[in-house]
Amino acid sequence: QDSKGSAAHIRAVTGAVDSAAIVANVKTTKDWPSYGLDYAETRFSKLDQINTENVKQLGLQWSYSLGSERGVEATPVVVDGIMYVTASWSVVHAIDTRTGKKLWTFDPKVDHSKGYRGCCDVVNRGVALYKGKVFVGAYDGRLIALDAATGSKAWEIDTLIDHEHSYTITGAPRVFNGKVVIGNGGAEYGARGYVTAYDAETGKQAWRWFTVPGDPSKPFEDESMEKAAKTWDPAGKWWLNGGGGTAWDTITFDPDLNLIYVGTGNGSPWNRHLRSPAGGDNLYLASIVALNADTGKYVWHYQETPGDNWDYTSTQPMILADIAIDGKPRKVILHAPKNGFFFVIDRTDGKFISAKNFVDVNWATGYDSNGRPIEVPEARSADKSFDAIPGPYGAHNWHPMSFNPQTGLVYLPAQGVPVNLTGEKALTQNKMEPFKFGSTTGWNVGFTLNAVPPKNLPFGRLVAWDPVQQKEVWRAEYVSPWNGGTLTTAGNLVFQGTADGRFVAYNAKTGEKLWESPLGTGAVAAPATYMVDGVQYVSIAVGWGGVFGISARATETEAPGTVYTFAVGGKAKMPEFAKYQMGNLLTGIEYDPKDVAEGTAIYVAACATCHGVPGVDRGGNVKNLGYSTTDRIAHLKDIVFKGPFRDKGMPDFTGKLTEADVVKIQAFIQGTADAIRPKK
Ligand SMILES: O=C(O)c1cc(C(=O)O)c2c(n1)C(=O)C(=O)c1cc(C(=O)O)[nH]c1-2
Ligand SMILES: [Ca+2]
Repeated sequence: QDSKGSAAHIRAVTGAVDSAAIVANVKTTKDWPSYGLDYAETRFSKLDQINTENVKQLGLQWSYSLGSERGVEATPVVVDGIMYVTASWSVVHAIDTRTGKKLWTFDPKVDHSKGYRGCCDVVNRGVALYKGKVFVGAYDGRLIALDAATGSKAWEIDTLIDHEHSYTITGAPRVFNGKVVIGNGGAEYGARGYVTAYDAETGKQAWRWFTVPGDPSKPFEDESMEKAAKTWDPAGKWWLNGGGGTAWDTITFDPDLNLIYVGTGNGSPWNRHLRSPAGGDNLYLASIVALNADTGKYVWHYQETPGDNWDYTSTQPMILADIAIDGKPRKVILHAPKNGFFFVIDRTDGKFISAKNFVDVNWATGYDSNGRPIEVPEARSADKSFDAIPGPYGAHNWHPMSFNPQTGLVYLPAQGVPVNLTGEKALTQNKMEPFKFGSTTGWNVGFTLNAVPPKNLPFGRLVAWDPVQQKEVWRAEYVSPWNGGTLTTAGNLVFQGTADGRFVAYNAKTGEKLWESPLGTGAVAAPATYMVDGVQYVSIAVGWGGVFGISARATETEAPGTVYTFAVGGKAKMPEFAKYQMGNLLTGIEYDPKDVAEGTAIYVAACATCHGVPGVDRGGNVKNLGYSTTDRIAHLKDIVFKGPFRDKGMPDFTGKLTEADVVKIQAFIQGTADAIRPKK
């Protein structure tokens, strides 16, 4: 027998991973061979060696530094102790879990100065594994196949239809029956969503399906686009701005029905008055769409947020489950998209079964029996500002939920992040405009954010949800939004990393907290569990970030991206965590108070997406400028133009801002710091 961890061993165990093996693994769930464990993405492990009795004895087995400084969102994929996980900037790490040591790494060398081309941090949610190859979607839109044993490149293709629009890939590819499927992000920038399937062996394109119609003066790609175009108003010239609907995260597969399910994203721009002035559902935004897995042909859709107006993506991870509804067994999709409602949909035909809000919401009062939301008219006001609840961060974002058939409960990271939306009067295409949020780096959403301070309060909680009764069974409250994805097991456990830097295990039935370990920094990714040589392990990749974590944090310490692996009786020592150096509130920058107002407008257009509000936010994995040093802010133009932080993802603002603009930004930063400083 080949020694474990050798190239021959890796070739043998990863070479055996195909669709049949991924399906067969469900019987034991000994391995974790794909993003959500199985094609149904239940994240329910049948392993019960770690259980409510011994979970208190969990200890660190090993930790592995990913060396990254930005968000880590990947769920590790593991077969016979060989782990593949990604860090920020789409860097892949292969780790031998028997030793906790590196096997190889692969850096796709994404141009860091283009980090601004994605809305929400330079993250990656992980790899797919198939017949000896590892697949990763690089942030710049390439799909790359690697030799699982060596990390050397087998093939690479550019998945982007054009490079003018800001497309990125953050999601994990999925592999079904020899095809790798991947979507992309970009609906904050003016992009048209699509998913593409490639031959896993060669990289040759098999099919592509667009999520929204293109320019109606050109032929429709297929019948589904022709049908969809009738639900858009051409007066909005939506195709110039892409239309949106980007499929940047969830894709699942039902091998028996031979359907793949794609969750589609928000409208581009968000504001429907600008995108489609006469209204309309704007298919297939914010929908679950079923496609034939062989051909990519549209089969059915269910739209969760008709005529999306609030960045209510339906890209949140879905789970396929077989449950009894009214006493009858049903094949369903469980889904908790950004819009705050928990959906149960029949996955054979897309028929609506039920929807119930899992947090407080103010944009709709519920869903009628046809599956249409009963909207609150103020939520779409063209004239008045609206505190959307949920806001654009969503009541649930990409953080995976899990479903435990033994308890019948879904474990859902729910949250509220207050954002106020004020509609813009006219749409300008990709142009820097004062006060237009992120416009200097290409954001184009048709709303001004937080021009009026929101009145609702932030929260984060783990919700155990009964999808049959459509009700909450228990919850755990956290100090912050943006907590990690969940894992549930036959040991009657739920595991979750938290924004405040802990790894927690709960009793899955009751919600009783049974164990926790510090993680050094906030955790956003979901854990995985697997068996190696007869022993069960739990691993979690940790690295604070994602869209909320760019500018905010909830820990006093920080740590580089790290994979932690725990086992009963594990005795390894935790790494030392560095204290987060926030700095003091800025002083000493001379400025003309008359510049503050204009500086605010420019800051909102150029800096706010990453740096947050000076002095108010505490800084996430990007520093808050209100707590920067006097020296640095005094020399701001040397940072803004061809500056030293381009390799960390900061854009070069040459040609986008002027030196006079920078003086006004300095005035705003110092002025804000002065305004919030406690009076002596
Ligand atoms: O519209 C899009 O294309 C798009 C893409 C992404 C992404 O690719 O990460 C996010 C979002 N939208 C988004 O709305 C969002 O809240 C979000 C959070 C995150 C993250 O990784 O933390 N990505 C994204
Ligand atoms: Ca979005």
